[in-house]
Amino acid sequence: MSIFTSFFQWISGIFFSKSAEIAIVGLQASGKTSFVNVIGSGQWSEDVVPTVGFIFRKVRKGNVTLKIWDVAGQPKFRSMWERYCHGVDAIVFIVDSADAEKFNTARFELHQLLSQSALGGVPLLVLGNKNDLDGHVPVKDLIRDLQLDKIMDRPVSCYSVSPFALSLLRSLDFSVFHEKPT
Ligand SMILES: Nc1nc2c(ncn2[C@@H]2O[C@H](COP(=O)(O)OP(=O)(O)OP(=O)(O)O)[C@@H](O)[C@H]2O)c(=O)[nH]1
Ligand SMILES: [Mg+2]
Repeated sequence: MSIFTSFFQWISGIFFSKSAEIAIVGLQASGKTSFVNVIGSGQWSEDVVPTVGFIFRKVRKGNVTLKIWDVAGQPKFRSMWERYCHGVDAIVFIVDSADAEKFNTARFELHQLLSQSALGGVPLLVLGNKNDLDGHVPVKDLIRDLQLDKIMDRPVSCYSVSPFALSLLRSLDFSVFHEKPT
């Protein structure tokens, strides 16, 4: 099964509704805009530029409509993440799974965001991106390095993905972490 299917199953499975609003956050160059481009149009583009502020997109697949806030990841924009995560049905945190040197910063920013009381209980989807690159780490290592197992106040899922590979319609490895807090 590809992430293309599983991602939308994840969304529709959680909400049992025909539309959902999500915010996509994560460090700069983790691949947020590339991911949104591919799930929106199926097209991979090398010409993606760093996002300034945010990009709003609506994507329809089957009977599910997604409203997507693609928020910039450079340090100067990270204080905006909370604002765009307010009131969404799910937070999607994208991490470059081939760039382990940034995991500490990613973990810090993720847990900082989730500590905001206004975001309590909002479901979290973590995508370990760029799994087409040699040296990318598998989901179980991401769970450990981002301390996802310490998050108890919301549903958490973690998948390994690549919008680049997805655009080539390759089948992708994915794993579900846990669907419900324990
Ligand atoms: N190999 C590979 N490269 C990717 C993948 N996804 C994104 N990239 C590359 O990663 C770089 C950053 O991608 P963006 O989509 O701009 O990243 P972003 O997270 O939106 O960055 P900001 O907007 O600055 O926060 C680009 O050069 C992409 O081509 C992937 O799955 N595999
Ligand atoms: Mg971007």
